[in-house]
Amino acid sequence: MSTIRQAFKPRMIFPEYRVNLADFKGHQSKALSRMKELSPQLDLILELRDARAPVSTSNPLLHRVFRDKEKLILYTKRDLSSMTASLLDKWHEPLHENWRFIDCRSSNDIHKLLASIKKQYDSMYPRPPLGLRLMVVGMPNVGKSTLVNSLRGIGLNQKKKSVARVGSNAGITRSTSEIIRVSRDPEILLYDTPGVLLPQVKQIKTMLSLSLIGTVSKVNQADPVITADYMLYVMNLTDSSGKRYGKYLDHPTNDIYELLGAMAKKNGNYKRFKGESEKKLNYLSCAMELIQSIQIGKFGKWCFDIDALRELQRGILPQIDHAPNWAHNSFIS
Ligand SMILES: Nc1nc2c(ncn2[C@@H]2O[C@H](COP(=O)(O)OP(=O)(O)OP(=O)(O)O)[C@@H](O)[C@H]2O)c(=O)[nH]1
Repeated sequence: MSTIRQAFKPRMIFPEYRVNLADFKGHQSKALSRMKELSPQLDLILELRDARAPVSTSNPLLHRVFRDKEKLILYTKRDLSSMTASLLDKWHEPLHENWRFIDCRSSNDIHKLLASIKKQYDSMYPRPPLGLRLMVVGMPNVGKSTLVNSLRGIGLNQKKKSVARVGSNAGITRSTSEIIRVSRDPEILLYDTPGVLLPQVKQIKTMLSLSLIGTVSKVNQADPVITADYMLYVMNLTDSSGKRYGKYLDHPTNDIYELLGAMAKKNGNYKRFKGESEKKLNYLSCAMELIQSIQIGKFGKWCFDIDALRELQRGILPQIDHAPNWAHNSFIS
């Protein structure tokens, strides 16, 4: 007897799980004060955002500190993102903001970026007498230190020497760097800074997008099964055929345990839990594996800000999900 599967409908509403909505630390507040202090010396701000979560990684705190400064928004990790240039244009054109996609590890992208910074220097009158001074800012783990090392490597032709520490976890850079030279002719100097998050976000989905891209520190990350469930929600809204689950399931599902269970069976991932006589499917370990695989691009390219993406497709400018005003004021005095 053949079974007829009902037409699949992806969830349009994500469950209201309990998720920690803050991950703001003392060194981030200190970094904001230092940015404000150095701001009068700066000619250009390179604001990095992750192209897989372009709205969630927009930080109004940085916008406030550098309100009057010339800014270039760099959407990093373009190699892992499904975001399109036309959608980003829809967002930034009305705001008169300059932006570009970048893979911070690509020498081609860095050459082009350096060329455009040099062009900007050439167009300045009078030219800054002590050279062009930049600051690289953004949320944790978006690629700031990688960009600084690449700019210096290419600008000074010093391929091997790194000046900024890079790592796959959030919060590697803890303090604003000393000034770093990235080009001699013209003289271009920059500061690398620690990643700064918002004191608090309002929506669970924003925090889960930030967790998926590795911006939230480990201690404050949501439960991996909840994060994986958000991934499933995004996957189904992106492509409701279920083809994006790869080899694990041959049909779409809204049940995260069905997908994680299929992964556990395929990978032989069972565990004997305390007090149990038999081994059971290890959902937690599969959730962590799914998240890691997504982060390194094994399941293709993504945009996790799915609501903002759909709004932009309908021509609505995305709203940045940030903390109430009192929080801003208390962090930037
Ligand atoms: N695929 C890809 N990976 C990148 C890119 N840029 C940086 N990375 C990786 O992202 C991770 C974080 O990079 P970092 O340069 O340490 O990020 P950061 O913004 O300085 O991080 P914090 O110190 O936490 O503020 C590292 O594993 C980098 O190799 C990119 O454009 N594409």
